[in-house]
Amino acid sequence: MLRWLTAGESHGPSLVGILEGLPAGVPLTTEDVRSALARRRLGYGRGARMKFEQDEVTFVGGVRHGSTQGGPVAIEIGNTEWPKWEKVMNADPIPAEELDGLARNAPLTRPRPGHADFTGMQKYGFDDARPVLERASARETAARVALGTAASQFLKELGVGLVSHTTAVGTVSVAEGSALPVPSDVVALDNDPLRCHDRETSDAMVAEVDAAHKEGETLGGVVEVIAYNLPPGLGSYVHWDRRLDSRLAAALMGIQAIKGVEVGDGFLTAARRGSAAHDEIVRNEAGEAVRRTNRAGGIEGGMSIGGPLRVRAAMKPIATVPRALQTIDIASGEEAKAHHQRSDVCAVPAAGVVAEAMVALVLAEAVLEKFGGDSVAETQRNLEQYLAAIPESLASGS
Ligand SMILES: Cc1cc2nc3c(=O)[nH]c(=O)nc-3n(C[C@H](O)[C@H](O)[C@H](O)COP(=O)(O)O)c2cc1C
Ligand SMILES: C=C(O[C@@H]1CC(C(=O)O)=C[C@@H](OP(=O)(O)O)[C@H]1O)C(=O)O
Repeated sequence: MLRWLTAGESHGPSLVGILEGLPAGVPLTTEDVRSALARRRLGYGRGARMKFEQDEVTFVGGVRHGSTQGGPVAIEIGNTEWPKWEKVMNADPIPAEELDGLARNAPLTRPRPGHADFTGMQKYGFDDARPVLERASARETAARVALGTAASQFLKELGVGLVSHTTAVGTVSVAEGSALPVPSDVVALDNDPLRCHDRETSDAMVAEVDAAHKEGETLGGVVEVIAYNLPPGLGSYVHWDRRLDSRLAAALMGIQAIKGVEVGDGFLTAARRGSAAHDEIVRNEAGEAVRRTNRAGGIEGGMSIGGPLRVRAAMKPIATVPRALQTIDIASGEEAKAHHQRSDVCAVPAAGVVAEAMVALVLAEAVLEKFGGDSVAETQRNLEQYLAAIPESLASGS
């Protein structure tokens, strides 16, 4: 069983992530996590914080000399701005006179539509949105990316490679049916301003972000995650909560601002006739079963089918809109403009990196469920035996 948890506030001292159940022997270093976090900070349209945030990484447990030990992997990510927030966000009581007049401590009473502010205040009994946004903020996704790095490293040991990319920003999208990026494209994708695989579309996306920025607007978009070389049979059709597609959808919907998930061609497939909707099974030259197309996104009956697994997530535009939206000041009771501090114009490229981490965690969990193993070598052995036991008539190729 693989479990994970995160803790920490956006302007607290640090974020913490714990991953329990990873086998021993997964290669993992501080630098692996650091570079994954650096990828999450990238992207055209991100706000001021991503320019100076350092994401200071410390392993607190579970890893020794660059290899997991079988115990919970605990990773701490220091928040660069902590010294500025030390009084406002301190866990212990701070004398009132030290907080008086601190602009940062002024109650946020004009909740932003689209963020957790308003309902969070109702639900938890706050008259200030500060404690709500501190935890609702997508800053927390840094901890998920750290844990996702450990999951990806485990999957890599089994030959599974992941890649994420941006397929739409606002109204600009990559043409349906475009070539899919592969894991060796990751460096080029990370060097693209929007993490888009198509040069011309990326240029149009940059223009879309510039236009939104100029008009005091924000943008959303769509990201896609692809996993290569998965064995067939992860997940199951036998019960709703064992289905790999339902688990991936929940994990992607659990990312801040994600409002829709597609598996494979998703909504496009709903409009197709049956004969043009499914992936026909044919034999390749080696006599193995292969699929003609990848419309299902590599999942049938809630199980991985062995071909590339493809999932998409749709992100709504950033809620902190510079041309601030109408709200109510809950201190005065009057109509007001929502509070606005620095924020991202577009965080779709970062959402892709977060989505990749969530997919890695779900796939690692599904792999361990099927193959088990207290060491990577044991999981590898179990996987090889399973594949070897599939009869020739059912063997699939790539
Ligand atoms: C990577 C990333 C960065 C984000 N940056 C911001 C931001 O700078 N400002 C903002 O208002 N919302 C930002 N968001 C979105 C909010 O976190 C999100 O709107 C909020 O949590 C409420 O969304 P929900 O209704 O889906 O929970 C970001 C989301 C992600 C995934
Ligand atoms: C800090 C991150 O994203 C933040 C997500 C976020 C939100 O409301 O979700 C609001 C902003 O926070 P701040 O007001 O501190 O600048 C973003 O910068 C991050 O991704 O590491």
